[in-house]
Amino acid sequence: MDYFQYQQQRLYAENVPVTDITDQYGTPCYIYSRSTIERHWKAFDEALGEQPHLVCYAVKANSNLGVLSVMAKLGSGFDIVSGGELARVIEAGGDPARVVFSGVAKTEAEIAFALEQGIKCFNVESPSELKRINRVAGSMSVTAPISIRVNPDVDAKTHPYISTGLKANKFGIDWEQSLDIYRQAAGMAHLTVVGMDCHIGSQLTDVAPFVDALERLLGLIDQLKAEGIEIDHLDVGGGLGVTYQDEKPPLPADYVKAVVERLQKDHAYLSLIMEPGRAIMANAGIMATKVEFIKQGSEKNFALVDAGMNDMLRPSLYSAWMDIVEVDRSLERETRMYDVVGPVCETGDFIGKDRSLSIDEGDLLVQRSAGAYGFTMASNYNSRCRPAEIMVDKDQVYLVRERESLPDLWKGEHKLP
Ligand SMILES: Cc1ncc(COP(=O)(O)O)c(C=O)c1O
Ligand SMILES: N[C@@H](CCCC[NH3+])C(=O)O
Repeated sequence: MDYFQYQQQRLYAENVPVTDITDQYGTPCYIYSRSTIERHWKAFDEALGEQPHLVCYAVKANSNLGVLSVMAKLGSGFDIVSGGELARVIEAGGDPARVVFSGVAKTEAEIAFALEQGIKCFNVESPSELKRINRVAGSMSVTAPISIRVNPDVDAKTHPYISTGLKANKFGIDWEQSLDIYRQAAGMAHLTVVGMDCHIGSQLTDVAPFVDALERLLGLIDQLKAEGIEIDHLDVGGGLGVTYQDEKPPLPADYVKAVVERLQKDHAYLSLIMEPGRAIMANAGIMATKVEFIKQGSEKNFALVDAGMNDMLRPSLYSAWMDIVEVDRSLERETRMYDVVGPVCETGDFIGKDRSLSIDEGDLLVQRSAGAYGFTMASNYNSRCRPAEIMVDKDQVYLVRERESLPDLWKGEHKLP
């Protein structure tokens, strides 16, 4: 069921007309559906069933405190990549003992903060990082739980900017070096080896690369076991894709089934961690924007909207296609092809190209599938205030982040005397 649906040709977020929200909070704004977030999270958790497991939501997809508090109430774990994300999780009521810390360049301060908070595990991405964690843990007289993020050299068949599991990518430790690094880790005084980790990329639409990577990791786990190095949990990362246009990714239940079935064969004792981000959040959010002007060029019609690449970067950065729909389809409008472009001074500032839309100046549009990697990648480029974020829960509307104000733009800056 889609919680962003038309009723009498007007778009709703759960039980609330989108226009009620934009009338109150203005545009551009992000609108999230709590019921959708909960349904998507449970799709993973329930499919994992009896297999010992922890769903660690990837905070980078959407780190709003309102969103994180919904996850925390579900009992979610969290995959983080910075001290800032850890601070957000704690502020939102998340349990640090359910946090795994990924990321290729963790600072000493971030490692110390995570150790103080008692996180579940560091996903270590280089030999130098391993030494650094050992040193920081030693200086605090604690032991750090670690997994090695193994780069299994598997082609995730996704956009090159979001593929992470190939030799040529900066992520994880090379497949060939992993065994040796585990041996080193097992010999370090202030580390405990608890798991193995991988994450091969994002927006995957096929289970085959996941299963290929899993197979390689299980082989490595067996080799370690033979040497007396026991792995308790296997973290298979995130990366499950969603439908933006006509992609047909596996459902969470089918993806989970493929992984669990493989584990049940001969590794059922392993506790399983998954780090979904996009699959939970993308289709749990939309971005509403207003058509400021319509401009007819000799080659193209432009819908100039009040949301730009600073608010939603994905189309500009990855040429990502995201659906754009009218909020009120009862209005009588001529239908034409438009490039939907923002106010930012960049030719690459668009949220959609060649879209058939029935609109006039002043009308509202919605960009769908905007709940993941939307607001979290927003910036203040062109000194534009970042948008408001709103969470709808049935017929309740919560402002979960205020629209930035002009003084927010120069907060922390100083004029010269
Ligand atoms: C280590 C790690 N885990 C999880 C994720 C979440 O990925 P996705 O949003 O594709 O599920 C990412 C981002 O790709 C990541 O880098
Ligand atoms: N930001 C990307 C995904 C990156 C995944 C981060 N590891 C996107 O919008 O698709």
